[in-house]
Amino acid sequence: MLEIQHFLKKYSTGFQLEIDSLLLNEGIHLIQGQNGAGKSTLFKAIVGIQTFQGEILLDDLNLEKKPLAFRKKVNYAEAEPLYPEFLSLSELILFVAKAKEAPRDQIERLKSSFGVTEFMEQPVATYSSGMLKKSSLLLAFLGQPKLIILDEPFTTIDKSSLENLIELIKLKKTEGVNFLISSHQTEFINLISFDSVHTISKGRIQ
Ligand SMILES: Nc1ncnc2c1ncn2[C@@H]1O[C@H](COP(=O)(O)OP(=O)(O)OP(=O)(O)O)[C@@H](O)[C@H]1O
Repeated sequence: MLEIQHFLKKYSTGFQLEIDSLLLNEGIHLIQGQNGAGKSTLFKAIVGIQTFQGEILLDDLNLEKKPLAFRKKVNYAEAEPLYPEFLSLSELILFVAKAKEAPRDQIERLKSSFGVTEFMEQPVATYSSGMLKKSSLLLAFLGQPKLIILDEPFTTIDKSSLENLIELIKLKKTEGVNFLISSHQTEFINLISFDSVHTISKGRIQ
């Protein structure tokens, strides 16, 4: 499903992440690592918002050669999402849904699944951290992604949202969607059956 070859990302700070070869088959994959290990760096490279050396392929789709087609198939919810504060979630949904060609009925189902209808017309500036997190998670499910990357998805959201999120991940897996998930929340990790677990440490992944 996802193949990474000869990957190298170096920051001016001296940090570097190097992956000779990594192949992730279909399924749900957990990426672990301490603060600053390089999880977000890897995720940002995979979604095409971070430069790197090497090759990343989603099935036969090469990120460097077909960036637009690749990005349509890969969705991402950042650990700490940031959006223009004057926009509402409703407006963000319209924007992302258009870019990702999300079907109308999917949008309605996701709104109810994440329980955002009460606040989605308000500007982002008024959102609590949980409202912001739910917004970014909802946006990550829009369209027909082959891979959804969720960076720390279990933080700040309430119990019922968390249960809904886990059910949605499991449902999407049955529909052929793959996941890369990072989390420091070990109590929630146990609620998902991961197909593989990888740890980033000292600039390498195992
Ligand atoms: N834009 C950047 N410029 C320079 N250094 C960066 C940049 N982004 C991240 N880093 C550095 O890269 C390293 C890896 O950071 P990254 O955010 O990928 O870690 P992480 O595993 O996601 O951490 P956390 O669990 O704290 O979210 C850190 O040393 C960080 O300081």
